[in-house]
Amino acid sequence: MASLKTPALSLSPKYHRRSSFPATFSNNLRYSRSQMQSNTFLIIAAAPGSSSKKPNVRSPAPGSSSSSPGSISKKPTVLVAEKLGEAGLALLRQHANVECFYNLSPEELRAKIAQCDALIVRSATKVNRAVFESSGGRLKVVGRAGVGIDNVDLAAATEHGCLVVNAPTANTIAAAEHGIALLASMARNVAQADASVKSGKWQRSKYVGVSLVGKRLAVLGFGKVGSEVARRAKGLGMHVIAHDPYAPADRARVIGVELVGLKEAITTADFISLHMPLTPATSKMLNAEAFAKMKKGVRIINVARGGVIDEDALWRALNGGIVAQAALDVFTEEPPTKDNKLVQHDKVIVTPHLGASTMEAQEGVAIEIAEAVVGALKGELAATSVNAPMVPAGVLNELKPYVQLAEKLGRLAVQLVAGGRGVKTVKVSYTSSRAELDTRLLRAMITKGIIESICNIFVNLVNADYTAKQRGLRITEERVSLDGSSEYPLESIRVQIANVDTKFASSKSSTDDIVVEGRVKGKIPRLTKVGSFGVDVSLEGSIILCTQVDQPGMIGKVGRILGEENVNVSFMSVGRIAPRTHAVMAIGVDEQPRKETLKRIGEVPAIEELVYIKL
Ligand SMILES: NC(=O)c1ccc[n+]([C@@H]2O[C@H](COP(=O)([O-])OP(=O)(O)OC[C@H]3O[C@@H](n4cnc5c(N)ncnc54)[C@H](O)[C@@H]3O)[C@@H](O)[C@H]2O)c1
Ligand SMILES: O=C(O)[C@H](O)COP(=O)(O)O
Repeated sequence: MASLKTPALSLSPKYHRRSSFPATFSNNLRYSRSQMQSNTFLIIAAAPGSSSKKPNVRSPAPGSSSSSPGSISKKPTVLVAEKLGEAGLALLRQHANVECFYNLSPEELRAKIAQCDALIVRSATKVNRAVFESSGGRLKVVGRAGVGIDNVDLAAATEHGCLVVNAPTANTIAAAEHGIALLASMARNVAQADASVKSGKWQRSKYVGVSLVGKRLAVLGFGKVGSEVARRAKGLGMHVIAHDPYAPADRARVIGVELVGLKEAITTADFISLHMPLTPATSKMLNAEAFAKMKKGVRIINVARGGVIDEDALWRALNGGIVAQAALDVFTEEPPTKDNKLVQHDKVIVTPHLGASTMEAQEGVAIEIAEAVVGALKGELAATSVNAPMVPAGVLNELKPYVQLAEKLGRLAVQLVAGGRGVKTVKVSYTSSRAELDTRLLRAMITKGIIESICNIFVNLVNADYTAKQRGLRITEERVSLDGSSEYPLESIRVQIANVDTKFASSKSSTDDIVVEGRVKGKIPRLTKVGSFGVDVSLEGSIILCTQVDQPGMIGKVGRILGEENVNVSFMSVGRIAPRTHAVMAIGVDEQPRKETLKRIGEVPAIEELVYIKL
């Protein structure tokens, strides 16, 4: 049995406080332990196979490989709900049971999802709230094999702690090339002329087109696809302008494109090509009012999303002569109905959402999404996450032991609270010599430690902030700046819970807050302070905290009782303000002591209070 006495810690003069650090943390964290990678902070929430719901599904699509009936597999199950390139499927199969079920009805998807750890979709599958609710908490990651995530209910995913990742880069060129293909085909009536010739006609004067060279193209949405379209259009001799409120000016400058306001873009363009995502802000961005401002004879290309155009307004603008032609790859409702008046319009050419559909793009997207999903299932933070913060791998690695410390401190602090007023305000102080410190992971882990200890909610990187907010838990952070430099990102983390009663009076500081503080030593998280008492115990397993009147023989007395009760002690530490006054003894135990054992310790005359904490 180790015996170690440490003096109470005090803030040295070299510490000085900096308020409200960092400014905002609107994102979430997602962590837990998994079978795939134990004893580290991970993305996986529940054990694969933890759902008991029965699936009601169609036969597997070709290429599907499911685990044999009745087999017990520790591999996660990935449901691929839309066609995915073979290279991606092969990668997934190395790590998971892959089930390919294409064209599931919404009911079938909801029935199937409860048995899946991950779901991969393209744009046709609506991953709505009902899907997350039906997953029973098992679904850890939704992979969107493409860019647009408007078919995934991100709020519902976040609330359910489900990570959403996409494949944002692999289909950029394909989409841009399709945009250019539509632009050129529309200008030269390729589709209409083709149909005409195939019907036996030869109408050379009917299909006279317009030239592209020298024409003004407005690219709306100057992101990945928009800038590639701009680059290509410039190669065709077009004068390209772009509107994008969030695009960096230097990106435009490099390509030789002028960034302009929306009004200038739509009032001066001969061609308008759409490349913004569908969001509440861009929904029906091209509406009657916008068409009314356009140059007569303008031509529209849409390879973004149908919903960014008010389709009725476009139809009227085509008939009213404002819009000369439109080329549409995407529709508000997909597939559009047979009698869709835009599809049937002779000034409109259409394709069935083919922007990303090249062999090269589909292989690329499949690999990109498979890597993201496998990484997420392994507990890595995905670089393409759309509802969780992106934390660089280097930062993540460095913070790993502090992440454990943060969770343990949250877990410990909340167990010192006596029922009654409820935990509402938590203050976290990080002592560090680093000017920049990303504490999102740490804050989420403290939230996790607090919330998971008091209710049956799974908290992770994705839903930590949301869950805290829902429960009215306010976490403020401050940085205690340490002079000098250190190879370690953090010196210590302190968690303070205000306005609560406690079951362990010594855990309260002079400000009446419950205070616990810890640091990492040799990669092991340690508790270094309780209330005003300095201790030094490893934050592992379980801890008994006692307040005692400091006097000789206390460690021996308590140690003997635990020994007699067959409870193995891993460490002991005593912190005191001054000799022979009050002291706090922290005892690490391997087994949970019986109630009677704790009662016997409590009856030792010098022991004043005692609490058992499971970490
Ligand atoms: N038809 C297809 O098969 C296909 C293929 C790929 C992408 N897409 C669609 O194209 C969209 C763009 O893809 P990306 O890879 O270029 O995405 P991206 O995120 O790189 O670019 C989108 C751009 O739109 C801008 N934007 C946002 N709101 C805007 C607004 N109100 N006005 C103007 N610009 C605005 C953003 O700032 C961003 O620069 C996707 O969201 C997807 O819906 C379709
Ligand atoms: O957003 C995208 O990536 C494109 O619209 C492609 O969608 P798809 O995967 O359904 O072809």
